[in-house]
Amino acid sequence: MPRIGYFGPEGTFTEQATRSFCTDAGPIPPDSALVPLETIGTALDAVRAGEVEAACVPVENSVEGSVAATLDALVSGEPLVAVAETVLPIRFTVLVRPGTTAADVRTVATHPHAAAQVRNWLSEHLPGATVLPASSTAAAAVGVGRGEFDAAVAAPPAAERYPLDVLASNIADVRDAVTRFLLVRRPGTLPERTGADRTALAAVTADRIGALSEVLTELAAHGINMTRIESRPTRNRLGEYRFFVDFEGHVADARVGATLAALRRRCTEVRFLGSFPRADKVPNTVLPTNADTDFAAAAKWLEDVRAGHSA
Ligand SMILES: O=C(O)C(=O)Cc1ccccc1
Repeated sequence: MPRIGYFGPEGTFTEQATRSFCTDAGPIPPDSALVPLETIGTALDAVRAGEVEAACVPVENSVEGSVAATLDALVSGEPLVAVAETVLPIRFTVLVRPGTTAADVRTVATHPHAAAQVRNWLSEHLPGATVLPASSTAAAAVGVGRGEFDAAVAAPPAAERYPLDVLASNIADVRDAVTRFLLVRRPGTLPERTGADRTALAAVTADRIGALSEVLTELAAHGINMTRIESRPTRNRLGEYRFFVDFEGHVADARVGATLAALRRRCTEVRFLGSFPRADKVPNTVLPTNADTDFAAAAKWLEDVRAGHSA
């Protein structure tokens, strides 16, 4: 039975996302043992150490943006690759100990990404409460059970997992917020190309004029649609950044392979973070002259030229 880690404890949004991967056709066998791990860093380190086969972590939210802890942990140890993604609608619930009313709530704990999405609701409905950070929404619920906080903003499954009452449900400042989660493994066999794929990488550019623009130009020149770019400090020195870039296509696509090779030449560091099917299954755009057959024909022509058969 495969062991699959996730950013826990039990009852997090990430557990919900992990369970959505557990289907017969999905990337996790339904009989897998799901292992809650305390932080995003420990979840990814457990994959590196081989304690779990894979782990699920949140990567970006439609309201609050990237999950910095995930980006940093992906590049700060032995290489890992994402093999699947899922996008989950986020609905928040306020949990309290039985008998607590809104007037009793002095402290509300939650994950900072959740806090950022319910700030207005909290100031309107629990105006006197101080918002405290917790390592996850479910950890906040655990803290409420222990009497450390009066309320937790958590995922609906936490209301079933912990013996707490629901003070309010479906709260959010922005309707229809979603979070994207990645399933991450040690490098090995890559997921097969589906034609509706995403590739992720992290690159540190050289410190010279136009270095980032060269990265973007390589993508554009190969007809590749970028779906996200994010920067994080490398932590080596002030002003040095690592760019996290997601784009359409699979590393098995000739245009993606050529782009990666070009970035490897141009950047001081490139880490491949995976090619996997897009959650929305939207087929990748292949512009004229950028299909595998175009690359194969050009390579054949070059081979002929080099062999002295040029026409
Ligand atoms: O804390 C959780 O439950 C998580 O899985 C992280 C998170 C927090 C807020 C929105 C989406 C995911």
